[in-house]
Amino acid sequence: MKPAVILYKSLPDDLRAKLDDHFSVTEVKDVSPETVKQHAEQFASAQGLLGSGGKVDDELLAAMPALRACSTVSVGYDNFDVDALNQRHVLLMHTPTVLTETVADTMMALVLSTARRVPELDKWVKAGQWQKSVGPAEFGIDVHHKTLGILGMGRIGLALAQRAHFGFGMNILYNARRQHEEAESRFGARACDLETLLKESDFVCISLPLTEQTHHMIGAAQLKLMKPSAILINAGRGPVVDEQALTAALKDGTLHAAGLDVFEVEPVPADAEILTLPNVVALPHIGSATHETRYGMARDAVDNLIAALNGKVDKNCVNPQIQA
Ligand SMILES: NC(=O)C1=CN([C@@H]2O[C@H](COP(=O)(O)OP(=O)(O)OC[C@H]3O[C@@H](n4cnc5c(N)ncnc54)[C@H](OP(=O)(O)O)[C@@H]3O)[C@@H](O)[C@H]2O)C=CC1
Ligand SMILES: O=CC(=O)O
Repeated sequence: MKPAVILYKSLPDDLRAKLDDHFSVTEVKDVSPETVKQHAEQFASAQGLLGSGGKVDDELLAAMPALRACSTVSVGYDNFDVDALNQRHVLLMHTPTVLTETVADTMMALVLSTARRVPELDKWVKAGQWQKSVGPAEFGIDVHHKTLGILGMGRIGLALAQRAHFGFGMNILYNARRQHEEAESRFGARACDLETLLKESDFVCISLPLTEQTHHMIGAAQLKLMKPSAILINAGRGPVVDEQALTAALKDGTLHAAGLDVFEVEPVPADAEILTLPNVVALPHIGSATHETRYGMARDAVDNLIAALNGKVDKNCVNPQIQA
């Protein structure tokens, strides 16, 4: 008999067929308590769980006693209680690498569109306000040869540094927990403490995971350290930045602008004050959202679940130590 799995994200037809070849699949809309209650039997017998978003915590795990592996269609896994998974010997698989270059492209798009005010001036032209040659009121600031500080020099940070260094001749600063020799030798990146990075950077780019240590790592005190001409880009996770403090800093001129792909609450409420600010470029968490990359992520998530439930895990596993 094929192992039972719960799928809570729709997949392209060919990938769904591959999943069906290996498993007996129950597709549900999410992993909320209501959905679990509605499909209690299927959740109780499932050995695998594949999807993205939603909290996978002790409460959900208690309803899934047969679970052996989770496969998330994302690299970030802050919505999973990894300690609870470890206690129950459940593998957690994710999709690093396949999305790295695409997310770095998105971050560079935010750097350029905030500095050169692309969305704001697009609206201005379409509103018929282009009546004569532009003047200082429409000018932006240069990106090339400025200093770009990266918080989190992991896979995505490295790909961003490559673009900024080779494409735009930028100086690279970074802050991480350990030294990154590849970034230093290939892109001349300089490791520094958070305070130095915030003080010296023209662009501060966040590609950090959300953890207890990174929650609100950037608050009012940190924003005050930044240059008034500086721009903050966040494509890590919303709660890494205190959004209320950021809103205040953008309003009172502590900070020049912000480019945000992620928010403290997602979807960001339509009446959030931060969305009313002209110096904010807001995206709906689209870091990896291209046809090619989202397909690649879904493909890897399916392969990851097959490997995990067949005891053949050799990559993309958050907690491989529990196999021993
Ligand atoms: N907006 C979007 O659509 C997307 C967002 N993301 C987000 O980006 C994050 C990063 O992805 P990826 O680059 O693949 O992950 P990596 O694990 O490769 O990189 C994470 C980096 O963060 C650093 N880091 C972690 N904790 C701290 C800390 N407390 N202080 C300083 N540095 C820290 C790590 O430091 P060290 O190297 O020293 O260990 C590492 O350099 C994901 O976790 C996810 O949240 C990812 C994909 C898409
Ligand atoms: O935010 C997206 C991810 O893959 O993590």
